[in-house]
Amino acid sequence: MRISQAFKFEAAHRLPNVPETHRCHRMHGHSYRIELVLSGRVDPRTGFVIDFFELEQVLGPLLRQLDHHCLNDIHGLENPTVENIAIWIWDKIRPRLQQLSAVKVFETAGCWAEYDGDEP
Ligand SMILES: Nc1nc2c(c(=O)[nH]1)N=C([C@H](O)[C@H](O)COP(=O)(O)OP(=O)(O)OP(=O)(O)O)CN2
Ligand SMILES: [Zn+2]
Repeated sequence: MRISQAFKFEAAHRLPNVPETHRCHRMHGHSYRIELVLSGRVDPRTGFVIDFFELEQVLGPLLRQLDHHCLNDIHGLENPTVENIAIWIWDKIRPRLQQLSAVKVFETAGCWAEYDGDEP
């Protein structure tokens, strides 16, 4: 069984490694959406793979770190592409969420990265 929970945050960023002519080189903002995907067996007593409230507790501190901040100022997010944000979130929460199977980060409705721990 796979379950997902979505979260939102607002943040500013710029991409330091694209050419100066690239519009994302300049500071701008996005309404980001995060989706956490969890895989596991349904507990026969609770009926849950994992309680959504538990996910909120695990992700909450990270959301507070991200929301209404400049992502470039956050340690590990100096180049805040959706790919790097997804890896950053995965690395921070996977040790506490063994059932985590993917982290999706949407920058816009049509652009997102999905990370499942497949890179070193
Ligand atoms: N592979 C990636 N490519 C790009 C990323 C990224 O994280 N990974 N990021 C960007 C920029 O952040 C850029 O701001 C994205 O802009 P855009 O998709 O155009 O979205 P906007 O909302 O800013 O523009 P609209 O035209 O209003 O949709 C670029 N590439
Ligand atoms: Zn951007």
